[in-house]
Amino acid sequence: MYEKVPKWKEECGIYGVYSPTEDVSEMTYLGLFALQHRGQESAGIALTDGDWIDVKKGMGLVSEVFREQLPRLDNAKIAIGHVRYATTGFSLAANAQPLRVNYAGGALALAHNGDLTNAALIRRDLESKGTVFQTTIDTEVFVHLIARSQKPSVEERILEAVSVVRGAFCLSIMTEDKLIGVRDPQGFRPLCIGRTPDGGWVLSSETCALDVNGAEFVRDVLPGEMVVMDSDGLKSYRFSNGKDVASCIFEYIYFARPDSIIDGQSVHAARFEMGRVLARESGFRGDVVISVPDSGTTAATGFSYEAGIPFAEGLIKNRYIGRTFIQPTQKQRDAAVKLKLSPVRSVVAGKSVIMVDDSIVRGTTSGKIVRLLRNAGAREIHVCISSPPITDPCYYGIDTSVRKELISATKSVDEICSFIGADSLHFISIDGLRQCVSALNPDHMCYACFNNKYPVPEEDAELDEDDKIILERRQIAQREREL
Ligand SMILES: O=P(O)(O)OC[C@H]1O[C@H](OP(=O)(O)OP(=O)(O)O)[C@H](O)[C@@H]1O
Ligand SMILES: NC(=O)CC[C@H](N)C(=O)O
Ligand code: SF4
Ligand SMILES: [Mg+2]
Repeated sequence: MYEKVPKWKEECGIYGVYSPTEDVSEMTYLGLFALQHRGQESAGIALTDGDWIDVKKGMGLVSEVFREQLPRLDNAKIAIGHVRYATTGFSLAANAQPLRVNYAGGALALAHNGDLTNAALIRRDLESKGTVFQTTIDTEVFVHLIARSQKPSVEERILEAVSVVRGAFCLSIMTEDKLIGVRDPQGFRPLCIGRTPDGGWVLSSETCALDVNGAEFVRDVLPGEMVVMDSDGLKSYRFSNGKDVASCIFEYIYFARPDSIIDGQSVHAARFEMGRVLARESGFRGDVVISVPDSGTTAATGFSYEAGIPFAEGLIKNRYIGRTFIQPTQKQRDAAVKLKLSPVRSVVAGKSVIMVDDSIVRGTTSGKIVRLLRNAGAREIHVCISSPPITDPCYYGIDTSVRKELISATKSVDEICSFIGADSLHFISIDGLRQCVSALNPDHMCYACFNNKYPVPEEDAELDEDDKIILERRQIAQREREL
């Protein structure tokens, strides 16, 4: 049925531009560049001149996929784009987005960030009625549900489709004359609206990708809202009452760029606060605070500020190493952390070092870095982590490992501390984390990977044994291919 990809991943980025007078293809390309941190496996752009939707997509980074040229149409007025990290369906060219279809109502293209919790069940149902799927991504159920709907307008067709699917979905959809944004009722993933210099519209996963096109932030798409942008301006449709909001706290801890503002909360400010809370909760004192760059850096500066201990660059990241670094042999895998990060001996030698990172998933990164620091002469190493222990998988667009591979699911904090070889280890508490998003209602956040309280049940877990066996075989095959 579906292959779930068993790795800790980022998620996808989506973008869209409606502007009859600007270069929508280039603007989408630049927007995707600014969202590259959200997905580096494949990229794609779809655009229309009002008659025809063209798509160009492929495996790799935005710069690689569009190395030769951007998709071009004379008088193009709408474009959407996607950068992918596979969560359901392998990382293959066939699964790259946006998806484009022609159906009774016309043509549309669709790009998705998130992961559905009932896509396999919907797919099984649609397949039993004769629907033929072209990909193995959960996203494809949207296009079939929209195409099969008997409603007269595309807006109503989309609203009917979103009443059937559950889980995490931010969508950027284009028809020949409309740009449409949709955010699920929980608002798991971010999505915002901007205005271009010529008065056109932008949809973007994060605000950091508005600036690159000189677009001004207008507002976030609300959880349970669909926005439609066309020659009549912007129309809004609500399909939930706003009571089930559960935005992902991990966007603030790790996934989003620190210069983004999501739902009114600055990611940088949240991360800085996490560092301050860590300093108070851990009570750790030492000679120097260092970070695991880049994602641990903002929290480390917050720790340093609160504790009054200087921050220094104790680890340098090789800026030429992509996140998609391929690790085909054991030797290269072992070298990976050393290639990516190297210690600055003069900063750590003989010192009691406080090392701040955002998360421990399997424990491999922290263990290797602690060894690097010891070899560089660090006297003591105290590890502070700005997320609570990850004990449970995510079903909403981040594929944390299967539970047994999460080190915090099977080991206590003390056991993890000795596993990674640190002198002490502290994880931020969930209560502490809640204090760090002061612009938000902390009760309207998802913390399920730390506390097992899932805002939306994983209905696909109800698949029968045969389907699960197929799923598991595909997981194993995928893992073997990765080794
Ligand atoms: O416990 P582990 O399984 O090793 O995973 C945890 C690490 O993974 C992430 O970093 P990653 O190396 O993926 O990349 P980044 O921080 O450079 O984005 C995260 O920031 C942690 O450092
Ligand atoms: N990371 C994501 O948001 C992925 C979107 C979609 N589930 C896919 O696998 O393509
Ligand atoms: S389970 Fe964790 S990563 Fe997934 S949406 Fe909830 S907080 Fe975010
Ligand atoms: Mg990291």
